[in-house]
Order: sequence, then structure tokens, then C-alpha cells
Amino acid sequence: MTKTLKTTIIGAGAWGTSLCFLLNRAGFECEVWSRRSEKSLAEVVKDADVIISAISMKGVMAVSQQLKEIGLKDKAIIVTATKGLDFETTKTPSQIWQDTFPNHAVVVLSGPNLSKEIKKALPAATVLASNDTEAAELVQSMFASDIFRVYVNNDPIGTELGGTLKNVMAIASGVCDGLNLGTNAKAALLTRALPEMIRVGTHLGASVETFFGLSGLGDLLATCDSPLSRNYQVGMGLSQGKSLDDILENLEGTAEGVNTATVLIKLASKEKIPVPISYQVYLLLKGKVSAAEAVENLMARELKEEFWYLEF
Ligand SMILES: NC(=O)c1ccc[n+]([C@@H]2O[C@H](COP(=O)([O-])OP(=O)(O)OC[C@H]3O[C@@H](n4cnc5c(N)ncnc54)[C@H](O)[C@@H]3O)[C@@H](O)[C@H]2O)c1
Ligand SMILES: O=P(O)(O)OC[C@H](O)CO
Repeated sequence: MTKTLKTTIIGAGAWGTSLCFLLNRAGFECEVWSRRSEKSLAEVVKDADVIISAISMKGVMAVSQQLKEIGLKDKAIIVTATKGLDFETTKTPSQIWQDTFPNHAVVVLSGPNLSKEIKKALPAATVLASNDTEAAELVQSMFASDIFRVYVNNDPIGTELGGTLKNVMAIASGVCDGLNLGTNAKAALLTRALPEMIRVGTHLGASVETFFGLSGLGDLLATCDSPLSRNYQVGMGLSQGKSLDDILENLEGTAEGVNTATVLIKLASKEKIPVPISYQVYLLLKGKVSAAEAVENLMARELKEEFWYLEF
């Protein structure tokens, strides 16, 4: 039955084309739309049963408003695969989609999914999260294949925050490796990164457990240890003294952690959430500290007890 569902992917970047590859692998057809497509957005979404947004964060608000004007098919499911926070509102993509389409099921897709590995058909796993379990399970059945193991959960905010907040940590991790700080430092960074992500996530209504799953710890491990990650590449470049502009100009695709760091610091300052690692990443991105100074600042912080995510 699901094989007859019409599926449209919005965004023909690295992730949109990888998601199409995965659907095809599972035996599903889909249409990928970009601003360069011959067809209009209205043409590709008007009969779509499943609409997958794989655009970068900067386009989410505009595209969701465009789709609101166009109108979606009754009961169309919206799947959001973007990892970021909106600059103006600090909202997550799923919050934007759900606010725009209150009567439609919104499903978050997030996990340790580096697109270059996906396109080589290497095995991977992901999470589909929604308050609408039926919708999540339907999309699960569409993506599951011999190379893609798909789990579901009912914590969309936690699932997308795992994938979003780790991008900032991946920048820190690129710095750590670029400065050759060693394995001990890397282990300390990643171990302290997780409670920082949990602190933000739980403040925004996410469940702690979600951060120990694929979209939290899983994506943290993948992105913070892979030169394939664009966010990691940003950190690596900064540690080598390159300018952010220069790094971004030579980057293949989007490093969402750059924008996320700014939005996160705005949000964390307003809500008084301690985010020491992300704050040093933010200062580094803004050119206010050097990579070495960021490390010094983290090491010089007030001494405290280790645990747990409520401590900082
Ligand atoms: N590449 C990956 O490995 C990967 C994996 C998982 C999630 N993601 C997430 O998916 C999102 C996209 O990543 P990517 O790697 O494909 O980036 P990309 O830069 O390769 O592609 C982004 C796409 O978004 C489109 N876009 C941006 N603004 C738009 C607008 N206003 N209207 C229409 N289209 C617009 C661009 O044209 C481009 O095709 C990011 O949030 C990223 O974090 C990426
Ligand atoms: O290349 P990055 O850093 O955007 O990471 C891509 C995905 O988020 C990995 O899961």
C-alpha cells in the first residue's frame, strides 16, 4: 500500500539526494525538488502524501510559508530532516512545521547519518520521531532497508535537538583534533558535551533518554570523529588559523553548527542555561578568542563535582 504513496523531497543538497537514494533502495519512488527544478513547488507538493524537508535551516521558515500558501493534501505527512535552530525565533524545524501546519503529522528524521557514507551504501541507523506514532511508523516502513535501520520514538524535540546541538560540539571536536590535544582531551570533551546538550534539551522539553540514543550520543560520536563532517571541518580549519569566511567558502555544503552556535547562545543567555563548551565555540566563531584561548578558558573554569546534567 505504502508503495503507492507520492513522496516529494524538498532540497537537492547532500542530504536531500541521500534521502532519495535511501527511499529508492527501499523500493520507493520519490521526486526531489530544488529551486533550480523545472517544476514549481506547487506542482511537486500538491498531490504528495509525504513531504520531506531536507533544506538547510536558513530556508525552513520561508519554504514552510510558501507551502502554507500553496496548501497541502489532506493528511499529508511532513518529515523534517534539517538540523538547526531558526535565527529569528530560536525554534526548531519541527516546531516551525507544526506551527505552520497544526493539522498535519510532523515527523523528525535524525541520526548519525553522514551523507557520503550513506551514498556509498554503508550500513547506518536513524530515528524517526513524532507525536503521531502511526505517521512515524509509516515513514519508518518507507525508509527501512538492508542498509538503513530505522527506529521510532515519540520525542521529536529531543530527537532534533540531539542532531542540532552536536553540530556545535563537532566544531569543538575539530578544534580539539586540529590542535592535537590528544585522546584524553577528546574523551573529556565528548563526555562533557553530552550533559551540556541534555541541559539545553530538557530545558526545552526533551526527554533525557533521547540524548543517549542515535540522534544524541550516536550523532555526537559520528560527527565529532569524522573528517566527513562539515562542522568538524570548520573546527579543524579554525584551529589552523583560517578565517571562518575562508573555511565556509571552501566547504562542500552547509555547516549548521555555525548558525546554531549563535542562536544557542542567544537562547541560553535568555534562559540562563549553562553551555560552557558551546560558548567557547561561539566566541571562537565570532573571532573573540583564538582556538588555544578557548581551550585555556575551558580548563580554567571553576572546579566542581562531576555529575550530572543539572550541574555545570
Ligand atoms: N549532509 C549530511 O550528511 C546531513 C545528514 C543529516 C542531516 N543533514 C542536515 O540536512 C540539512 C541540509 O544539509 P545538506 O548537507 O543537504 O546541505 P546542502 O548545503 O548540501 O543543501 C541544502 C539545500 O537546501 C536548499 N535551500 C536552502 N534554502 C532554501 C530555500 N529558501 N528554498 C529552497 N531550498 C533551499 C539549498 O538550495 C540546498 O539544496 C542541514 O540542516 C543538515 O544539517 C545533513
Ligand atoms: O556534515 P555535518 O557536520 O553537517 O554532519 C552531517 C550529519 O548531521 C551527520 O549525522
